[in-house]
Amino acid sequence: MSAPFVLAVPSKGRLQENTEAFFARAGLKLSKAGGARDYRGTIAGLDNVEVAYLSASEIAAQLSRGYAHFGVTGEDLVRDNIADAEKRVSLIDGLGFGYADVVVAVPQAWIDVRTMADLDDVATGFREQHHMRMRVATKFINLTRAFFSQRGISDYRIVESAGATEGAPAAGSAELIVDITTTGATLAANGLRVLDDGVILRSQANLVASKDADWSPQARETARIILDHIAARARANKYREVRTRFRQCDATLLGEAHSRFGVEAPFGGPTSSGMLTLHCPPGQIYALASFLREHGAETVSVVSLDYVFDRENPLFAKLETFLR
Ligand SMILES: Nc1ncnc2c1ncn2[C@@H]1O[C@H](COP(=O)(O)OP(=O)(O)OP(=O)(O)O)[C@@H](O)[C@H]1O
Ligand SMILES: O=P(O)(O)OC[C@H]1O[C@H](OP(=O)(O)OP(=O)(O)O)[C@H](O)[C@@H]1O
Ligand SMILES: [Mg+2]
Repeated sequence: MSAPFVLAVPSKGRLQENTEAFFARAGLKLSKAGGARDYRGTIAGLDNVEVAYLSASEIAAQLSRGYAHFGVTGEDLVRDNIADAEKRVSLIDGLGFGYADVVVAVPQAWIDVRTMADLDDVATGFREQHHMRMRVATKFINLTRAFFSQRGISDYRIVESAGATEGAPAAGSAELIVDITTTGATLAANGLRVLDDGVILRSQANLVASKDADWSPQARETARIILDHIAARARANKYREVRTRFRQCDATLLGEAHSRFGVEAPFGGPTSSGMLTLHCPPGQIYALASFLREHGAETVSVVSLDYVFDRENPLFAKLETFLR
C-alpha cells in the first residue's frame, strides 16, 4: 500500500468545528473512528486519506516539514512559524473563518503615540531615559521583527509570551504588545489600543499545501479530488440559480443582465422558446427578477445551489503551479 495523503486539521475549539463544517459543506465528511479523543481520522469515500488532528501551530510546523500534504491553519501561524513561507507552503484558499488581526497595541495612557512613527520616537527616548530597550511582549516573534524592521524601528527587545500577552504591560513585564485581536474586547479590558497603522496582518484560516510532502501521482490525484469538491462548493456559494422562460428573452437582454447584475449563463443563451438558466450573485436576485419581469417574464424561479462542477479547477491549478 502506498503512503497516505495527510490532511492536518485543528484538534479543538471553533477552528475544529468550522473546519469540519467547511469540509462537510463541500461533501467531504471527516470522521474519527475512536471518538472525540482520537487524533486520527478519515474522509468517507477517500480511502488513502489520513486526517491528523493537531494544534493550529503544530499544523504550520508539519506543513513546513512536509509531514502533511494539506493543512487547515491560520495565516498568522504560517507566516510566523515558517521561514520563507512562500517557498515552503502555498495558501490555496481563505476559508472564511478564524478571522483575527495581528496588531501592535500600546497602553491607552500613551496619548501621543498614534502611529508606528510615534512609536519609533518613543523607542529612542525610552532607551535614553531608562538605559534599556522598550520591551514588546508577543508570541509572534518573526512577524514582529519583520514589521518593526520595515518601519525602521530597532530600539526594542522582544519578551516572548506564551499566553495572556495583553496582561504584560500592566504586570510590568513589557511596555507594549503584539497579539491577535478579533473583537478588541481583550485589548480594551487591559487598557490597550491598536496603533493607527499597527495592523501587521489580517489573518483567517486557510487551506494550506506543503511543498515538501510526498507528492506521488496518487497524492496529486487525491489533492485534485479534494480541491474539486471545495471549488464546486465555493462556486455554488457565489451564485443562486435563476430560471425563466418568455418570448422576448434574447441575447441583447442577456447582455444587459450580465453587465447590470453580473449574471452568468452557464448553459448558454436563451433557447428559441426563450428558456434561460442564469447564475446570479445573491445580492442581485431581486433586481434581476424585477428586470426580467419588466421585460416580459411571467415567472422567475430562484434556487440555491449545492455544487457547481466546472471543467476548470482554479484551486488545483494553483497547487500544480506551486508544485512545479
Ligand atoms: N479569538 C481568537 N483567539 C485565538 N485564536 C484565534 C482567534 N480568532 C482566530 N484565531 C486563530 O486561531 C489560530 C490559533 O488557534 P489555537 O489557539 O487553537 O491554536 P494554538 O495556539 O496552536 O493552540 P493552543 O492555544 O492550544 O496552543 C490562529 O490562527 C488564530 O489567528
Ligand atoms: O479581540 P478579542 O475578541 O478579545 O480576542 C482576542 C483574544 O482571544 C484569544 O484568546 P483566547 O481566550 O481565545 O485564548 P488562547 O490565547 O488560549 O487561544 C487571543 O489570544 C486574544 O487574547
Ligand atoms: Mg491559542
